[in-house]
Amino acid sequence: MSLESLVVKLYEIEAVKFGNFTLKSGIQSPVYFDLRVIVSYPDVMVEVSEHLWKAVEASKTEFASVCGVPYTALPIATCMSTAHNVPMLIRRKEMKDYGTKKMIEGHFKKGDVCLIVEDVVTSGTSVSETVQTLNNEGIKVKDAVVLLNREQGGEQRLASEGVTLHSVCKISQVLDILEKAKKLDRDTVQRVQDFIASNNTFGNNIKRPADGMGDAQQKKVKKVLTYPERQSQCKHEVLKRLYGIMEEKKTNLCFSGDTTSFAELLEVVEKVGPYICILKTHIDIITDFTAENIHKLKNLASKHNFLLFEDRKFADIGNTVKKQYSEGIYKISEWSDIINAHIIPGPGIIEGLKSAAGEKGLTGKRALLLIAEMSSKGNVATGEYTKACVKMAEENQDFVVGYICQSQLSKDPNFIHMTPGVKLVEGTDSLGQQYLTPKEVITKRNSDIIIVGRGIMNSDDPATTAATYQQAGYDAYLEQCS
Ligand SMILES: O=c1ccn([C@@H]2O[C@H](COP(=O)(O)O)[C@@H](O)[C@H]2O)c(=O)[nH]1
Repeated sequence: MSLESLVVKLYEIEAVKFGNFTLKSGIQSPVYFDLRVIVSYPDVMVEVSEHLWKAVEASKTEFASVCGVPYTALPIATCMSTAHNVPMLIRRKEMKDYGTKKMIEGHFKKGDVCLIVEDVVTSGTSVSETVQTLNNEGIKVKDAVVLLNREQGGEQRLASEGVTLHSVCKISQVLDILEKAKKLDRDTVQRVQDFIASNNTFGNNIKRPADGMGDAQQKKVKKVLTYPERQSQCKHEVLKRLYGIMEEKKTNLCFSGDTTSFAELLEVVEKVGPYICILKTHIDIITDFTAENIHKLKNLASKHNFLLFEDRKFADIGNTVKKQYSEGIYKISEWSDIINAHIIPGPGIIEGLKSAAGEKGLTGKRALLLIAEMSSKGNVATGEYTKACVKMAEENQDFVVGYICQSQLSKDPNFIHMTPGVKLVEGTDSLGQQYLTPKEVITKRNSDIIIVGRGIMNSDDPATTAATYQQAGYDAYLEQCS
């Protein structure tokens, strides 16, 4: 079957649909690929598998096994494996909690090269996660093959991670084929083209340090500044202190102590204090707040040498946030070294917070992070919004010292990147929180600080678990520097 016939067939069986769809990321899309349906059409399944096989065969890629990204690509990989007598590996999405605890099923040797098979690539995240799991077992991945490439940055992201993506068909070809076959009108084609052009996921359209570079150059920018180098190059006093702590304690771990009990917070912080560089609080969820408890918290911060970061996420006009920061019950400016804010109200919010610190004689002793990106599914802090955030940060360097974000936005040591949504195993919670691993956050996304909440808070042994996160985060940093 020709590619044209296959695309028309996929349209007819509604594996390719046009309309209004909400993607996994929460974004509204005028096009949707649902390749799950092909299990009901064995002839299409065989055609799809053969097209994928030909795409890699043409590229002369060498591999010892194939592995489908769970779940849709599993049967496709199985067809490729059986038709061409190439061994298959299965990646588990969740670790078994009994028996072998294996993440990869099938026989392999360390150093084996595996080809990843995927049905659709948008941002490349699912392929990347599979690569990570295989790499953890010592299996190498150099290539991935996809049936439909949505041309939204997945190919670039994977290239930045050293994986070449081979595509049977790109979305531009799908549109072309279906328009020629009179299945789509011009308006629909245009709508989809506009959507694709304005929804590139690689770097959220932000010009990131490694964008536009060849592989060799990207390898070069991988070498990052050490904490002492960053400390000597940055200007803000709070940032200098933070890099100093990170170097001295060998940690890039921020613990998010999200409990409603101050007593419990103090108890757990006493245990995890040695392993963290920052304690993040949500003071407004505490039911037994007292100034005395704040005093105890500050003593713990001095004893264990970490900074305090109240995750207040200010979001109002300058005049209001000034009061929220310094007045009321919590008097945040008096005890929290770092705060954060949304940029929704415009630069007035930064001015308001800065002037509140100034009025308490705390200029230079308090610092602000801007929330440039979020970890939760469907959030809208992306693209132009994130860009505006970076601009505001650059214009307010005397107070803004970095970002809450999901990956590096600037190579300037005057800005630190802190990433929430971190656990030892990737996944989601039931309310849309999305988790990445410390290694992914530090080595792949080039962030600086991992923020871990429930991963530590809900563990039976918070101290040991915090030590595990500290090690994972710090090892990832060392890997970056080497
Ligand atoms: O985008 C964001 C911004 C902030 N957070 C906060 O971080 C912690 C994460 O807690 P986990 O238990 O590790 O999920 C929490 O305090 C959030 O309010 C975030 O998750 N994502």
